[in-house]
Amino acid sequence: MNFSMEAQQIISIFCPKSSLAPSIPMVKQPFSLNFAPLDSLSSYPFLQSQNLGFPTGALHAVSFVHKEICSNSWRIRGSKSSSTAELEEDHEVRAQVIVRRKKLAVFVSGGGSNFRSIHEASKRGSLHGDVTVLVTNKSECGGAEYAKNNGIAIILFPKAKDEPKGLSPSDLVDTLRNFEVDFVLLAGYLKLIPVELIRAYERSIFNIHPSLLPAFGGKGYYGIKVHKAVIASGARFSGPTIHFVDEHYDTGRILAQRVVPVLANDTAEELAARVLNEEHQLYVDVVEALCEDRVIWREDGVPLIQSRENPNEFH
Ligand SMILES: Nc1nc2c(c(=O)[nH]1)N[C@@H](CN(C=O)c1ccc(C(=O)N[C@@H](CCC(=O)O)C(=O)O)cc1)CN2
Ligand SMILES: NCC(=O)N[C@@H]1O[C@H](COP(=O)([O-])[O-])[C@@H](O)[C@H]1O
Repeated sequence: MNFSMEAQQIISIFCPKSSLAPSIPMVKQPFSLNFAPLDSLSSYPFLQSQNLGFPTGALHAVSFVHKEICSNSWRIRGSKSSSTAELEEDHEVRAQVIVRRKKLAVFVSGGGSNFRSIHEASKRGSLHGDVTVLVTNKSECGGAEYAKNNGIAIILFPKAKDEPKGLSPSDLVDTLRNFEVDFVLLAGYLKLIPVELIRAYERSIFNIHPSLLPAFGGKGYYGIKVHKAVIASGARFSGPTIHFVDEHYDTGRILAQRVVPVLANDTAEELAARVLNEEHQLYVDVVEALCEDRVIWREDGVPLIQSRENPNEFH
């Protein structure tokens, strides 16, 4: 059977006597994934994008037994395959799979606590990405102050009377491309993202909104205004939503939500604080998934996040 180079490399690690085995460095720490056999392979875009080159038959009996993102390798326990592949019973196959570290741009207009949470997750190593640039429409905002104190580049957008040094939409796109930005994260940014950026970063721009969209979203719904509207409505629950950004305010595909209670005597400020606490955790969880290529699309167009602990689970 004609194996691709990658397949040969994989086999060599666990079938060293195989005639196919060129020598490649053993990965330091094994990974494995508790996966159902084969079908999971096609449902794990990560592997698809790696195009390991295994003939499908060779993986029919193969199930992933474990994987951790930090060491970039897989251990795949092979059992009798339905093809003539060289995988023998109970042999394990470990593959070196590289997840490129992602570059992030964060857009803020205010204090930037979500921006800080994401940057702190990157610094402590739980996030497989780096915040390479901050974009703001307020050069003196808290988020810009934090960026200055942490050596993060700052871009002003858009050009306005109060920010004459602001970029045009096309210059913004060019600048983000020059920074090699992979994902754009809005976190309390209060201006409409232009269509030029949306077209340039398809399915790569995200926003966090402090209500359970589609409720309490759209033009005029930002900051404390959102929480005042939730309380006035009598809603018993609220919480943050992270969604893909399209041309309109808050109408993009929902990716993640969390729920908090609205208490009978809540002030808008108390509810805002409860929601913000959840935002900080939710945005870090979602950006970790983005940086690990764990976002997939259901057949009906709904985006899902694959669990890091159990890749057979989606939420
Ligand atoms: N193209 C998109 N741009 C932005 C989105 C989006 O979903 N698509 N999300 C917003 C963030 N946001 C809610 O999450 C939001 C921000 C601001 C407003 C709003 O009404 N703004 C006022 C101006 C406020 C100001 O300048 O102080 C307005 O446009 O009149 C609504 C929702 C970020 N951009
Ligand atoms: N509609 C947009 C909107 O209201 N965004 C909200 O602005 C706050 C920014 O806080 P932060 O600057 O401390 O991250 C957050 O609560 C975020 O959900």
